[in-house]
Amino acid sequence: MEATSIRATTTRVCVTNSTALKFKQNYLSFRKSVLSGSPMDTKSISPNSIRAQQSTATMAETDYKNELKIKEWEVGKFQDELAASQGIKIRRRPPTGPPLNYVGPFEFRLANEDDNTPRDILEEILWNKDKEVALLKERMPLATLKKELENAPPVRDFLGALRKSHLRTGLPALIAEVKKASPSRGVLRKDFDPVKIAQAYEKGGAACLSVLTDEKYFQGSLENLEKIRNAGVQCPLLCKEFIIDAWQIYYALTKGADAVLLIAAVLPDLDIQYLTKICKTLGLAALVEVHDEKEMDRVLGIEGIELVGINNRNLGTFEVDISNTRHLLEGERGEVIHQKDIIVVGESGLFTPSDIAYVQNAGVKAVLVGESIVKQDDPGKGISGLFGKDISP
Ligand SMILES: O=C(O)c1ccccc1NCC(=O)[C@H](O)[C@H](O)COP(=O)(O)O
Repeated sequence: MEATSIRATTTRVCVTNSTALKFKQNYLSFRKSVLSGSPMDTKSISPNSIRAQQSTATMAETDYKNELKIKEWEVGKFQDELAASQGIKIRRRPPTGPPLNYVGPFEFRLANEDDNTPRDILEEILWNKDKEVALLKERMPLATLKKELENAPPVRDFLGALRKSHLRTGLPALIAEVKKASPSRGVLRKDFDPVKIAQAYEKGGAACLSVLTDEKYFQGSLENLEKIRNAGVQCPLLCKEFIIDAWQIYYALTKGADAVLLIAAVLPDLDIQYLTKICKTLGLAALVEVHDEKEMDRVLGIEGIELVGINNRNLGTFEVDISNTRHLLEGERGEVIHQKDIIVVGESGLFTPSDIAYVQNAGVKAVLVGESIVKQDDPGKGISGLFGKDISP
């Protein structure tokens, strides 16, 4: 039987999980009987013995809460270690010291835990996202959210739209990004009207749209995505978000998303696998984004991946280099991608027809473009400028 070691404020207590469970069940039924005043025969119990039972119950509850806190902290630590073992440098949340009087497997590894500032912008974004999602989940638990799914608009075929556009134009299909601002470039467009921009993109020949939904760093919102969907835009919509929890996928679906972004620099393999499965069950496409060889190799090792984005931007340093796309598609990796019939999207830093030709020659069937088109007076015409010709349907 698995043993759980916990240290209460002063005494060290060693209990088995089943003992802890029984403890909790006894306490809960005792509390219920005290609160309802009925099923237990309280008349035959003296006031002193009731007080004694109540204080035992309070101690049991405190122990139980301590135990949960420790378990939660240990799970977080295990997750960090697993992520680090896969080369993920980003920590999901700021490191915290262990709960009071912690004794356990991590205690001999706690020396460097005072590093409490994010290492780069991506880590900062994630730490904020973690808090934001926790709050949202508190306000709308998953069970409630799942009920909302009944009213969600039908999911459109994101991958199908990319294939169709690529066949129609012979050029990489365009995922045009509705992006007001970014940490690397600041505000890109002051007169930002998400619906007008989306409509202009659709008219200009975009196959799909990417809508940035992060508020703090990109001045986006899921309401923007919802508005675009409700305005009757037919292009399938990618919810461009920092997804760290399945809850966000359900939420995006209720707002009208057809696809979500999963970032390999942030998510360990198991999370990518799990979140991709959820997407499949819901009919959503998952764009799994990589930036380097290690991330690409991890993602190619995961079953069922259909859409991979190569980001030419390093999300930690903001450095952009479009040769990254070619580099990651060379040799064996390119062959695996071909065998698996994965659609590759070239992302970031694409401004000119020669940039598009360059990534197309490298092997992409789609491109994700923000800055170069969103900044144009008419973002639809920006698309013709980007491709060097009119690609409208
Ligand atoms: O764009 C940023 O500054 C940024 C910073 C940190 C995380 C993500 C970031 N951008 C997301 C993207 O990758 C781009 O929005 C997308 O690929 C379009 O890029 P671009 O065409 O260069 O606007």
